[in-house]
Amino acid sequence: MRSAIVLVGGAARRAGGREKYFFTFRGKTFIDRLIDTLREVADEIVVVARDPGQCERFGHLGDVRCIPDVRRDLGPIGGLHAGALAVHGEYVFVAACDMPCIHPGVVRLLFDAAAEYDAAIPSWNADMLEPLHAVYRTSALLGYLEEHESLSLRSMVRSLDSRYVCVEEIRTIDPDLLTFTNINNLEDLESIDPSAGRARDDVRGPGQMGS
Ligand SMILES: Nc1nc2c(ncn2[C@@H]2O[C@H](COP(=O)(O)OP(=O)(O)OP(=O)(O)O)[C@@H](O)[C@H]2O)c(=O)[nH]1
Repeated sequence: MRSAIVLVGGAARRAGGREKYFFTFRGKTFIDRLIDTLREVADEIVVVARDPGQCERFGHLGDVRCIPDVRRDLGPIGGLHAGALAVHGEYVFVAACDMPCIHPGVVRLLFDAAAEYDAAIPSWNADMLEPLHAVYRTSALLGYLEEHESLSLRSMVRSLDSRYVCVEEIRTIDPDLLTFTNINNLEDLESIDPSAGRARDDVRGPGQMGS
């Protein structure tokens, strides 16, 4: 069984605290795009929010469960921990909620690459990895996260038996590597969707829950 988790619990400081997962691209919210893509490649999808109040924002996702962090305020790795505790799959794909163009073929490639390893992590070079667009063996994630008090994504990735998947291999499926498109602020949003400039004033202002 293959699982997927989407992390939504960040503060989105660079986007002024806006709910990035409700930004839209090509007529669909980021979260809806992500869920539709993940449905093609995973048997189970879990959204991981920072707290139960934030989970209420995702009631429209039907059979997709939303769960809150167990260890709070740790950043993405806290979301990974709660997600790994919740999913049933032997392997789990992890996505950040600000990646609206994730390619199902790339996710499949990562699941296949992870077999016999603890993780399959895209790598641009030796120092630049994509740990929030990666597949992990659920038991390896939990083993690490339960054993370590002080948690760092980078240290975890380095300590796992990870298969690094070079972006050149990923280009065979996604030539422009759009799968890694990552929207941190409104300028990034406008760069993928020029109409976002007009929508800017409609997006929720600072003080809303971030992503
Ligand atoms: N569940 C959960 N998800 C988180 C947490 N912190 C960050 N995330 C998510 O992890 C992904 C990467 O987050 P970051 O890039 O560190 O932070 P961000 O909130 O997106 O943006 P900035 O505040 O501008 O850095 C995003 O999908 C976040 O929503 C957390 O404490 N819990």
